Amino acid sequence: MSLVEAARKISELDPFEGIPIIDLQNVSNTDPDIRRALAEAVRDACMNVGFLYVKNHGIAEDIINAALDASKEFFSQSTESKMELDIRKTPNFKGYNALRSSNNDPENDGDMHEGFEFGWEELEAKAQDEKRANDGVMSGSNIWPGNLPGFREAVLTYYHAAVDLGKKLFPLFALALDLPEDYFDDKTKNSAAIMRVLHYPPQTGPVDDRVIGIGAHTDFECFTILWQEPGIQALQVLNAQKQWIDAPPIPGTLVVNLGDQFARWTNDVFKSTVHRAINRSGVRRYSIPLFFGTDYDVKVEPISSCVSHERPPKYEVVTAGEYVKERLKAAYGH
Ligand SMILES: O=C(O)CCC(=O)C(=O)O
Ligand SMILES: [Fe+2]
Repeated sequence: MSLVEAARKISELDPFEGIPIIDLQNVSNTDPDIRRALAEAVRDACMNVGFLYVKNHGIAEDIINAALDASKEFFSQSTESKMELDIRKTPNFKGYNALRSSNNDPENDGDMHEGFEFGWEELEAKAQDEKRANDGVMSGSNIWPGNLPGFREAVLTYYHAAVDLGKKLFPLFALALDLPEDYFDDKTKNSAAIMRVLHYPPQTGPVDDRVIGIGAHTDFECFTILWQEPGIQALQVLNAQKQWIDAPPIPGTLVVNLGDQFARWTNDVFKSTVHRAINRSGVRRYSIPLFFGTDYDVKVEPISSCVSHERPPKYEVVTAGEYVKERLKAAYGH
């Protein structure tokens, strides 16, 4: 069955029931049968749900814990110190965003989380990073707190581990789309990934629906790799029946959800699913999303197997950088 036919069948059936867990134990195994089986599981999840959990993802617990500790320390600083790194002062959305300074759902009135945002950088800082040479409209260096020794290294170490995981996922997505495994290789040479560390203060008692942790939205890039704090339910996913389904943290897993760049690459064969988060737990919640897209200078064009006479291209062609920049501008209101 062609991808287009499969996508039509799925939209007829509306079968979104739960979020599957995919085991990545064999993600680097080159046996074609194993790869095909993995790709089929990924394809089902991408076409039905747009969300999956991955287990045996290979990111070491101590790397996660070090990034979490560093992020807790960062957020525990005074607002004044954090505002020295105000995201609005940087050219391309790098640095600190305060509570309610982003608004992901245009119907809402500010997200009830604070975050710190950065992009690719070598651990050994270089004056000239060749991966960043073609960022165009998205060019702009990271900024770092000067007073927190270890913060940069801890969060960047996690960043690199998550990018390495993402590099193993792109070939599976390609296989899932009936493409050669290396299809995205020349489109992801420069690791155009943005990471955020997030802090959601608890929201208990009556909550204004227009001021929740992060309002209903879809992500902008190809996919997101999300670590969420164990034991705290906050993330919810909108199913085809427009019901909010909990996506609880499952120990030892990460969430992988598709974003709008993949919807554009695949002419909506892959689903970019609406989600939101609200922290009603009574305690602080932390999460770490990494958003992995194609290189900023790459044109996001529909893959031919996802286009047919009955399914003409739905989106205009833009570069990944232009697209991400517009979306970031909308979320941060500048
Ligand atoms: O914190 C979460 O669980 C979700 C974060 C999210 O959806 C985002 O940053 O795009
Ligand atoms: Fe998101």
